Amino acid sequence: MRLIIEQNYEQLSKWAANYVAAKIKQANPTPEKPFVLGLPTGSSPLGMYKNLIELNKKGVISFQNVITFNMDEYVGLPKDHPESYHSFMWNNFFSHIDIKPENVNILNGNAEDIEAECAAYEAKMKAAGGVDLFLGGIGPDGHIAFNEPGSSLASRTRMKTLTTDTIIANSRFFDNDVNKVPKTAVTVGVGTVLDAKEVLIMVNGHNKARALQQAVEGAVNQMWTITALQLHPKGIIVCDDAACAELKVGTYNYFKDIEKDHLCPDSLLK
Ligand SMILES: N[C@@H]1[C@@H](O)[C@H](O)[C@@H](COP(=O)(O)O)O[C@@H]1O
Repeated sequence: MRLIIEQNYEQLSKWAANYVAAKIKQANPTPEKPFVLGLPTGSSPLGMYKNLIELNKKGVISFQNVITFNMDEYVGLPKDHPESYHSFMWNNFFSHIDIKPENVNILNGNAEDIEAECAAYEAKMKAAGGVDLFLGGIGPDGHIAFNEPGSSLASRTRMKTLTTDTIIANSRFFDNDVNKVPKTAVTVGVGTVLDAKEVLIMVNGHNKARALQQAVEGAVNQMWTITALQLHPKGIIVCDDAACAELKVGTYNYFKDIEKDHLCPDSLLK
């Protein structure tokens, strides 16, 4: 696994956006062979989305031949609720880029048959040729998408009950009222994410330091679902200095050292 340590959130966001843009450019996607991108919500990817919008506006990259699959969605929240992940994605990203609306895929948390919705989502990903690059963030407890502690590391898209920790963390988007936060969500599984050809996870801030420590130095286990990234041949974490507070000095120095000669992804964009 690669661990890219950037000084701050701004630089982390730039690195991630440039990496995504470089990958799309390299793939040179066409309508017959589109690039398939897995996408997260949350505050972690916001800076990256802003940078990608800028790159799109400048004409550096296009999303015309990009198909997206979002990681998760609340169950029972109306699609047009300001805190639904549908709203989040359109407000913060899709409305500002040249993506075709028919190429956007987000789980329907209001489907009558949730099980069928999840199975169809997995089938659609497969039919699209699989996900080329899955992007993600993590919760302070190390969850990826909504794969809460204890989720099977082989899990597929399904409904999950949120933990009290996640409900409290996400209540900041619901007037700080835990009662307004949906208790369940539909989410891709850990296995679904691991099936992607590449996975890139963004981790910033001191409150993610324990989760990052587990992800990098901990053993693979179902209580910190991000640790499953260790099983992926092409897993990358890009983090900021604040998130490294719990890493051993030796681990920090090692990754700093081995990454210093790597090409920055922005050089691939020129
Ligand atoms: N389902 C989402 C995750 O995909 C996200 O990674 C996490 C962290 O969010 P933030 O980036 O706001 O810290 O929040 C939610 O639980």
